[in-house]
Amino acid sequence: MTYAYLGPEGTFTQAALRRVVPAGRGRPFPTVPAALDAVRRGDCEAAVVPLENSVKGVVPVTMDQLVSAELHITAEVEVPVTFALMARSGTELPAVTEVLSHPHALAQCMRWLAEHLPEARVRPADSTAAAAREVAGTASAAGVAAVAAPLAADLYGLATLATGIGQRAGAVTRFVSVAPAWFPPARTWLDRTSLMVNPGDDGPGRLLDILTEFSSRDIEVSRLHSWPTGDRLGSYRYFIDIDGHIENPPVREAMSAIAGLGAGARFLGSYPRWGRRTEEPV
Ligand SMILES: O=C(O)C(=O)Cc1ccccc1
Repeated sequence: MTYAYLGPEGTFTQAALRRVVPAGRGRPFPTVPAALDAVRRGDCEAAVVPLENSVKGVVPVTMDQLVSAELHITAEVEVPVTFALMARSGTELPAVTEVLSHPHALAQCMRWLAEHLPEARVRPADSTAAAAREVAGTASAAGVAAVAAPLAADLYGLATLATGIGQRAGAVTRFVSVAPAWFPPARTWLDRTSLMVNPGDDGPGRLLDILTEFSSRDIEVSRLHSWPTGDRLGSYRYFIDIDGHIENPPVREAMSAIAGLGAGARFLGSYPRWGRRTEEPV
């Protein structure tokens, strides 16, 4: 089985892939949509992509893809992330004029950057490792630094200027594996189900009606996230995570009751919950 992932080598996503499927073969792609397209085309059987972070929230490009993708979540993994600033050797911190990284990494390091490099320009890259690779591969990169996982410095032959530059110690990113599977992984008794609903505007209380289908069956809603439909201001879809597997009778009943409400419900997958395993940060 080949897993597409947001590459190149050394991204947090690659670390997530190694944790969720240690023996899985990975194939790097430059962006989340490119990785998911590889799955849609059948070039890869599944893709691992970043979904949300405990400090800065969702990864917008992944949310957009999940809205439109005919793909299902088949696994999740939570990875503690730490960030380092790295540059070509010989570059001193005060000489840094430009900082490259994935927008989610930049967002988590903004405070440190504002304090230590207030004059530096910040430029988004497709991934943290793509930023490190660009800095390493550009002869004129004097004064350019990348924010990436500490291991990326070794991988790309860069010197580490600072470590632990994220806004919060203990930041965790949640990644998901997605595949075209119609049959979810077997239930483990510690599972999660993800779905998307579009309550529309057929009168008040639709979202509450949907949530009541869960609460009345004692099903825990662990996440509710609005995402614009794009039609007009104030029109939203909701991503919902609940505890339990679609094969649990109360979950199945709640899902069919919601479908009966005409709320444009879409099942996004049932998969084992990552649980509270402690892990070394990347
Ligand atoms: O760019 C990466 O390394 C990624 O895997 C995306 C990302 C960026 C910042 C935090 C978590 C994931």
